[in-house]
Amino acid sequence: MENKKELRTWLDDLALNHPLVIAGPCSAETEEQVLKIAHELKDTDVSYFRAGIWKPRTRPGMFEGVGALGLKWLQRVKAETGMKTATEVANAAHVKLALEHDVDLLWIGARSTVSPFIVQEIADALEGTDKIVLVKNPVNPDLALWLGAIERLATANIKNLGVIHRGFSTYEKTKYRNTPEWQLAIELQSKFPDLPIINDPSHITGKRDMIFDVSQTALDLNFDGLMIETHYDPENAWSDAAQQVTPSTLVQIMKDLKIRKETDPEADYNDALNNLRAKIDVIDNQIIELLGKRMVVADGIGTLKRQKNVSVLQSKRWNEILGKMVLEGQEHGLSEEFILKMFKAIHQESINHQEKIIKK
Ligand SMILES: O=C(O)C(=O)C[C@]1(C(=O)O)C=C[C@@H](O)C=C1
Repeated sequence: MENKKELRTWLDDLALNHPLVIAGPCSAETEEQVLKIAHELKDTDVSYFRAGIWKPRTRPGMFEGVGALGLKWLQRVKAETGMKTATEVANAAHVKLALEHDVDLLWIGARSTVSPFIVQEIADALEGTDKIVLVKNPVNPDLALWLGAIERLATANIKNLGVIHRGFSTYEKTKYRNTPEWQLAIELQSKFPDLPIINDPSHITGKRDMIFDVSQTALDLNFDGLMIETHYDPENAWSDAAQQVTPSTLVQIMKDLKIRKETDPEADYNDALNNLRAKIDVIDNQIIELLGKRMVVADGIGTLKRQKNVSVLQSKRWNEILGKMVLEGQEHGLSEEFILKMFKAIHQESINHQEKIIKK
């Protein structure tokens, strides 16, 4: 698949003067709950009312959604509020029911995107639809799998496509429910700059008090919209209670978010920017030059080790370097996370260099 301007048509046609907002409860619980939330969201920035009808749960025995019954409630939402509707589909039967009930936007969840079989089944069931279809990132940070799902849908002649960035599962506990790995979303945007990309801060954070911050980062990174789980009584929601916000909090979040433009035509701004970018170019070249020099030294160590038959990996020395560099980094305003990532990459490159020499 190639990037093309037309990928944005469905979004441009909405002619919004703010980011696209998809909001509503994690799960449709009762007809009253769905309609109460929908009416509270009616005159806000929300264009699409979302509600989970079928809920993929990690463990059995949890609330798994009300099923097809909830689709009737979504129809009432559309009739009574004028908002369009959105839900997750995870198989061909869901697609059939969602289309029969005229759901306007369907998304494929992270646990489905990981399975090309499921994605293909959904693509076949949706073939030729003019509904909007969004693909959440797979639970594992695999850009090819994410794009592969989009390609399957495009091949099934589905034109109104987009992606939802909901973060990635990790073994280690972090402050996020699903770590954002912004780099992946940035890479996706550089490959497909016209493919609409929506951020899902609810699933990234898992906590309502972090939603604003992640939403702002997303807008700073040119995301086109936000999907935010919203419930009038979040604490008592039947699923994902910790990450839902009330409709009034959502309105406040949208008010407080700063919307950035892609660029500014003013000459002074562009002169100053170009000046600073020239400095960055010089420094980037210096970094590469220094890294090259470091690898020449590593090659020397490799030759020495080869002569004495000593192993490449020297964990004690390596841990000393890491510890020192984290401290050094702090003094220069560099985060521990960045220093560890960068030096681990440098270490690996040094090992690769030495491996080439020692294996000769
Ligand atoms: O000090 C060494 O023995 C090296 O090989 C250098 C180096 C490094 O690049 O800093 C590389 C591999 C070792 O695990 C430790 C450190």
